[in-house]
Amino acid sequence: MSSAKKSSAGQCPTQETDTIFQRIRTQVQKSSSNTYIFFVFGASGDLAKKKIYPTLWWLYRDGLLPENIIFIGYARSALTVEKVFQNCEKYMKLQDSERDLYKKFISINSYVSGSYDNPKDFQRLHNEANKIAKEETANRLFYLALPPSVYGSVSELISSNCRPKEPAWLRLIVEKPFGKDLESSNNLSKHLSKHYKEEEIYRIDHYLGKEMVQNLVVLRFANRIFSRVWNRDSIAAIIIIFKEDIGTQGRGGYFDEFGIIRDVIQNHLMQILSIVAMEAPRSTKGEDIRDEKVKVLRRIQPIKMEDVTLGQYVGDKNSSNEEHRKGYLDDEGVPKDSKTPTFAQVVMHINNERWDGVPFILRGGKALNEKKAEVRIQFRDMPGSMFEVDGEKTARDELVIRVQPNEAIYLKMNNKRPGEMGFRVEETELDLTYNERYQGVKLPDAYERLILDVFMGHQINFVRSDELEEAWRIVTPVLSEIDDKNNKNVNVIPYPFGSSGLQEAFDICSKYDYTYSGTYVWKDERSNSQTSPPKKNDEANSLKTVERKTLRSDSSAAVKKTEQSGSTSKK
Ligand SMILES: NC(=O)C1=CN([C@@H]2O[C@H](COP(=O)(O)OP(=O)(O)OC[C@H]3O[C@@H](n4cnc5c(N)ncnc54)[C@H](OP(=O)(O)O)[C@@H]3O)[C@@H](O)[C@H]2O)C=CC1
Ligand SMILES: O=C1O[C@H](COP(=O)(O)O)[C@@H](O)[C@H](O)[C@H]1O
Repeated sequence: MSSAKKSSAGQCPTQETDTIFQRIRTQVQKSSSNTYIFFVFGASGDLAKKKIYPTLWWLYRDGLLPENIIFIGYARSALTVEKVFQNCEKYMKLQDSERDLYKKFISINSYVSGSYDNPKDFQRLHNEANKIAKEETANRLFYLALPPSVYGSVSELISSNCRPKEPAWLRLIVEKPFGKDLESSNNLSKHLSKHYKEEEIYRIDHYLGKEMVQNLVVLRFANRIFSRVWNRDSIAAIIIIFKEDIGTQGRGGYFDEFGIIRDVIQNHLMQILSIVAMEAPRSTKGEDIRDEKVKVLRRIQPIKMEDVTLGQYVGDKNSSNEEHRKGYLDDEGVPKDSKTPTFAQVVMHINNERWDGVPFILRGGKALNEKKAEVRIQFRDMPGSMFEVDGEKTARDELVIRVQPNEAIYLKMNNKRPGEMGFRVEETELDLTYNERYQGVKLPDAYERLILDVFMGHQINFVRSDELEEAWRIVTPVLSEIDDKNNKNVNVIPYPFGSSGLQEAFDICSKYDYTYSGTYVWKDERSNSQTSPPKKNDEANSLKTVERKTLRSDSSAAVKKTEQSGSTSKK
């Protein structure tokens, strides 16, 4: 059977995926006979060691990079290549059989130490790069894995001192945060546009490299079943959630200046929102998609303080987990009186024909009970329904796009209780869990995809300056209120490390017509009943959990019984 046939049956698309990567490989490798130089600025730092170097290694190992490539790390610290790789080793996921190739990879790396503001250091770097590459026309990619405070000087000095000779190109990859508010972001954009053409700038938001985020465009615009209901007539509310089960882990110094809204909501979650809410682009071309994303952002009003819930995690003294016993204020670098939010929920309103009246609730938090990112599209109640469950309305349908972990799309829906007489309704799901449906398919890491995009000159998954400006316009007014330490309107509520969120945030969801009954539990969460929102009254919570468990064991017993009698086949 040909690989295409296998894949269309949905059984084994692995070979086809390999072909796609083969195509990428050929495209990247053929795109120029030149040498490529990949510069990692901030090579001594956290992002470089955890993400950038490991990604470069995986791409190199898998043969996805051009053959003539060299890597140059740059930072102020007096390091060597050996030391850089010692720092990264634990993140490389190295197999014994890869050792020889890994040595080869290390051998094409160099390290240059220098300042971020002295032109002489950049001239020296330029000369060194020409020397190592043995040519002046190598294409150059610069990854700025640096604190934003030095973006200005570094980007300017690269442009004026490190450009290759034509016809070679230069591409600059800039990490978020792109500014701190509308003004500083606009200043950074102006600064960059003075020194670079827009097509040379790649503002990275790694959420745009995630499989399920990329899938949103296909899910929305290749399925008539969704396109007809994707609007205010059918949808009651949309929630976009980011949860992490770790605290700031020593990055508190950076985090305290930014807070969770700048860290994940203004960028990752708003990028997801813009794809979920945009109109159909003219084509799948990058500029068409980015045009539509900006258009929908333009229709969002700035967030109001009354639509914001903020929290900061505190240590859970009773936890057996040592990390959980420490609060945000215990992190090194965090001022002891900091009010920086580590949890936030904001509600956004899109003022257009499609979305008027539909709340978009964006929620992000650190030090919660689990790591998870997902989009929940909750449909309105079934009008004129003849069904009820225990005297109450049947549950609403909800489409869930699970971004991570364990990528899945599932549609929560009502179903006749299998095996029973009559029309008793039970909540269940249509389930597309990737690791079951697409067994053996490798989903590349977000950074792998995005770095490949840069090599290929594809800007589709990078943030354009007008998108950025709109995103900052929407969040800047509440950020300035939050930053104002004397503002009495700002209430940052403490929550224990490991909790599922803030009750106050869930209350706002109910106010905005997002209903959560707690009667449905997704299969990944069945063993972990903590994922439901906290109840005000713990007793009520445990009662509900018991009820839910009983309900489910009832139904599985019913299925079992009928299975035994041979009348129902197992799903
Ligand atoms: N770490 C992460 O998981 C993520 C980080 N990012 C973003 O990536 C960028 C880099 O992050 P990360 O690696 O964590 O940052 P680091 O704090 O580790 O900084 C990177 C390097 O920059 C230099 N540096 C640090 N502080 C300063 C300073 N005040 N002035 C000048 N140079 C400094 C240091 O190198 P030296 O002293 O040797 O010059 C350091 O090794 C940031 O913009 C961050 O927001 C984005 C997503 C995730
Ligand atoms: O950009 C950021 O993202 C990470 C979470 O990334 P993920 O891919 O693991 O979901 C977050 O920890 C960090 O604070 C933030 O800056």
